[in-house]
Amino acid sequence: MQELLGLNGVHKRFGKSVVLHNIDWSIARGECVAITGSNGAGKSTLLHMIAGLAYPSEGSRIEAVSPLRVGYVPERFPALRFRPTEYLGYMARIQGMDKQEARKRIQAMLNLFQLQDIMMTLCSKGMLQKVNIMQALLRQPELLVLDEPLSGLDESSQMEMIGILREVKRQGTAITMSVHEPLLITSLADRETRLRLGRIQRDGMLENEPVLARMKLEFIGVHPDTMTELENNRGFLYWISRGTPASMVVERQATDDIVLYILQSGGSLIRLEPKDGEMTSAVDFSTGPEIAGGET
Ligand SMILES: Nc1ncnc2c1ncn2[C@@H]1O[C@H](COP(=O)(O)OP(=O)(O)OP(=O)(O)O)[C@@H](O)[C@H]1O
Repeated sequence: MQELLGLNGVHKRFGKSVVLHNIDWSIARGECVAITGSNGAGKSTLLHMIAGLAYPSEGSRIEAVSPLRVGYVPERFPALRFRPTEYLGYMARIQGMDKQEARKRIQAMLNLFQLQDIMMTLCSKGMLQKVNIMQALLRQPELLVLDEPLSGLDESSQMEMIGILREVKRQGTAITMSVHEPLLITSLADRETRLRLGRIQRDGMLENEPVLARMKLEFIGVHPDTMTELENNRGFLYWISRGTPASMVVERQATDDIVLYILQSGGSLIRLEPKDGEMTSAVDFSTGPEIAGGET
């Protein structure tokens, strides 16, 4: 695999305190590396080095692909007084993106993230985290760096976020993230770098292919309120369509519960099949209709 970025002999000091010690680390194109370790182990500091947001006190950061496009997703993201399309439009403009290209990209991401374009001050934590990840994906980075992407999210938002990150990875973006949740590691990561007191304690490939068994359900005759209730099932991942027929992707182990709920609510199932990660036009970043209105 082609290497994207490497850290060689990196130390980071804050005053007299050494927070990272002699870090040798790299990431390849399309790879996903989970950075684990207890609180204060140095994960966020390492992510800042990887993203190029802070400089090593000693050692070097080498981009094997230059210039490397890196997207950074901070742990906390403010609820600003903008709609997501407005905010993302401004971010695109600041980053010098072409207006038409930005509109297409933002619309394609809204489709993938299934995000309503309402004021961010009214958004839930899960919705805000979607905007946070979208701002990092605007310029189609080769490397996405996320600081605890599931932190503070409820279980169904976590599952939805895992589904989105798997899709981002499947489209070829390398990902590295600090993480505490075992499910995120097993469903997404190829490798784990474990930090302890600022040193790499372990860095190795994970034994199994990251797996999140999913099913695609198509159904009709369900009231919109029931559709919203379906999202609260812990196995719900994301909508492909809320129209007629409605189509959703769920975790395989939750399929029976969700199908039962649909039938008991007066709906009819018209198709059930494994969802093996194939691309649909709704999640193709390169295409997508124009945003109606939406100043960019
Ligand atoms: N700007 C800074 N100035 C001084 N010390 C810092 C600074 N940033 C981080 N540290 C210290 O570096 C150490 C590692 O912090 P870091 O945030 O990287 O750990 P972490 O593994 O991400 O922790 P957590 O899981 O709690 O987020 C901590 O002891 C922290 O207090």
